[in-house]
Amino acid sequence: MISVEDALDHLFALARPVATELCPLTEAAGRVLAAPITAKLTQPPFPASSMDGYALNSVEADMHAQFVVIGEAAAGHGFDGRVGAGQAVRIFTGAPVPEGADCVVIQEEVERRGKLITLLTEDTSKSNIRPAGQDFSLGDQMKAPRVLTPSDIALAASMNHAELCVYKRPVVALVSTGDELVQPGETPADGQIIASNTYGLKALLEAHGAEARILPIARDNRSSLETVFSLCEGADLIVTIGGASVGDHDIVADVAESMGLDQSFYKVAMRPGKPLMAGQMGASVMIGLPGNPVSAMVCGHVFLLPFLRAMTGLEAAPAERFSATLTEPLPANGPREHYMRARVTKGQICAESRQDSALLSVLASANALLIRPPHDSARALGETVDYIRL
Ligand SMILES: Nc1nc2c(c(=O)[nH]1)N[C@H]1C(S)=C(S)[C@@H](COP(=O)(O)OP(=O)(O)OC[C@H]3O[C@@H](n4cnc5c(N)ncnc54)[C@H](O)[C@@H]3O)O[C@H]1N2
Ligand code: MOO
Repeated sequence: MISVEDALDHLFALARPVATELCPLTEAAGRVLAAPITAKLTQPPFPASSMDGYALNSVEADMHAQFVVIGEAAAGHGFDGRVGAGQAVRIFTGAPVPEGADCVVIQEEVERRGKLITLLTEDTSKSNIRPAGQDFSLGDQMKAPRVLTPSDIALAASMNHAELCVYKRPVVALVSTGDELVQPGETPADGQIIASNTYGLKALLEAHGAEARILPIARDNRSSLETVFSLCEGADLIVTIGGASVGDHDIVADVAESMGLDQSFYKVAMRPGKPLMAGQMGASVMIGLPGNPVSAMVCGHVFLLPFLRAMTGLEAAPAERFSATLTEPLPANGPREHYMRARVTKGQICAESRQDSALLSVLASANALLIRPPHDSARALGETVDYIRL
């Protein structure tokens, strides 16, 4: 058995970035930017007023000074002239500041009669002018790779890009294995249960940028599994679920190897998730998850999401860890790294009382996986522990 850290390193060694494609800005949120983008213009392109008011020269801005209004500058329609001594231009937010003016006095601090304004302030310490290039300049870059946030999309639009070069969504084939499984919505016969793992994993992977396909359930015999594996052709990642342990019907590793799997590891010192395996299988990477529903989902968070990130050029790093203080003591941990279903609220964390790896109801009520290192000693109330978010 290898450690979680070593297993992740093996996985990252298998990760090859997927191809890139051009994506319209309207579809790009959440995608991974593959190449830096360069501003095609300067923003703002001209000194612009940040307020509605009057543009004038600040050296003349004495209390009760008077100015003649000689024209108007609105957003999209500048004033075509120069502001001279004793003159002001009516100006609106976003408008180019005319030549000769170096401040905008807001209209609330001005009294206007016809073409004449009188200042009710002499404070021009705030110019109310946004200098050209205050936001960014022609040639400035947005770095890649990055997961494009709504703010990034707004910035890319402002830099005048209508489409962006992003990594393709990695295609993941999800294969349930087992004679006992039927799809949700079907009527299970005696001894059968519903295949839940593929659905939870599809939701998890697609929320993080993959395109996940649920394949037909492979039955516990070679030919069925071979058939379903052959349907995975073209996937960047094949994820099998179940049939990974030591029982007579756990044939996934055997069949995968006979179909070309070059196994890079099998069995990880973690709980749940021990019988995890992975390797290269033709042009795809294959990751075999344990069948217990919570084990499969925990492995999804601990291994599949970091692997997905690495496949889209992002940093090859474990799931982000946070820390919180215990509201209840914990017994000593055994030799496997334990990912305990837990609830965290306002920096305080409590492990669920039931930790069986078949309990999806417990997983669904948890919002964190509390991480116990191998052989961690007993922990008292108030001690700090690490967790990852669910
Ligand atoms: N003698 C030993 N027995 C077991 C060991 C061991 O070390 N020695 N390991 C245990 C551990 S830990 C795990 S985890 C499980 C994993 O076994 P498999 O990966 O072979 O999974 P299955 O036996 O196929 O299924 C386990 C369990 O999960 C249910 N299942 C399977 N697929 C799905 C699915 N898609 N959706 C919902 N539920 C699923 C299946 O019906 C079983 O109940 O092995 C232990 N045994
Ligand atoms: O390691 Mo298993 O995944 O405990 O249920």
